Amino acid sequence: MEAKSVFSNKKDTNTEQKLDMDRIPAHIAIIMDGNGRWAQARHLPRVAGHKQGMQTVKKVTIAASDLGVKVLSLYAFSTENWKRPATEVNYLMQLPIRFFKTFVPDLVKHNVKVMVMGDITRLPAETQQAVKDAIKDTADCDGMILNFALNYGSRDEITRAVQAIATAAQDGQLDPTTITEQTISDHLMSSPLGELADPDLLIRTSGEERISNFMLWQIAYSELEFVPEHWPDFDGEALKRAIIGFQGRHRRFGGL
Ligand SMILES: CCc1cc(N2CCCCCC2)n2ncc(-c3ccc(F)cc3)c2n1
Repeated sequence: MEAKSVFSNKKDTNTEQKLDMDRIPAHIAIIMDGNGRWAQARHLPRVAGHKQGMQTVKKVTIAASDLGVKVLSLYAFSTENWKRPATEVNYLMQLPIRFFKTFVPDLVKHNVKVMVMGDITRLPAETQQAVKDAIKDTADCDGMILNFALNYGSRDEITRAVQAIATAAQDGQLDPTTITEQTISDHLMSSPLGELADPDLLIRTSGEERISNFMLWQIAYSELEFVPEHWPDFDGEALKRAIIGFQGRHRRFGGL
């Protein structure tokens, strides 16, 4: 009997036939890589990749929301990105402003709530304000949470959690012998996500197979999908292919 091809990530596969809408991952995290290479391949400046990448953020946000994803975490700017040329950093700092100027009505229409992880106090004041306004403008939405990691680094996040826990112990507010994994989770920047804090699926675009200091604690049991598309070429169909890959694996959470 011919073996039944159950799952396939090939581009020409009709993903509608194989996507199990009853097993959509609740929390998907994405490292949006490949914007510079996308631009370079077209003999464009790097910022053209970032500009197109922002359009992909809009497209994938709606696609994820329509699929019933509960949390979409996007690695937009890492603590290491400050080392990039000042011209590129300045351009990147404008993107949240442009994103919200053009997309808040669509976010509200799709009932998407904006959340941010990271130390935004280091961002330019107008960027901070745009983020704060978007959080406020979408506060009443109870659909998908769009969680931007902005000036975020996982080691920084864990260090801040340890500092807070040590201070609480020093002040007599916390008995060190009662510290559990939940204590640490509760002190991470993802703690407002509660039970949804840990991604079920982590996607990284552009073929690189690295985690790059993103949600190190939270992805302990996440399925990892490294896809070839540069972020600007990623879309709803690529998202479905990644979810099919996720659905094709038996998730063990450490057990058998
Ligand atoms: C601050 C760096 C940056 C870069 C960036 N790129 C460039 C690099 C990654 C690919 C996506 C496009 N995007 N795209 C959306 C945002 C954004 C961030 C926060 C927010 F609240 C709303 C939107 C964004 N932020």
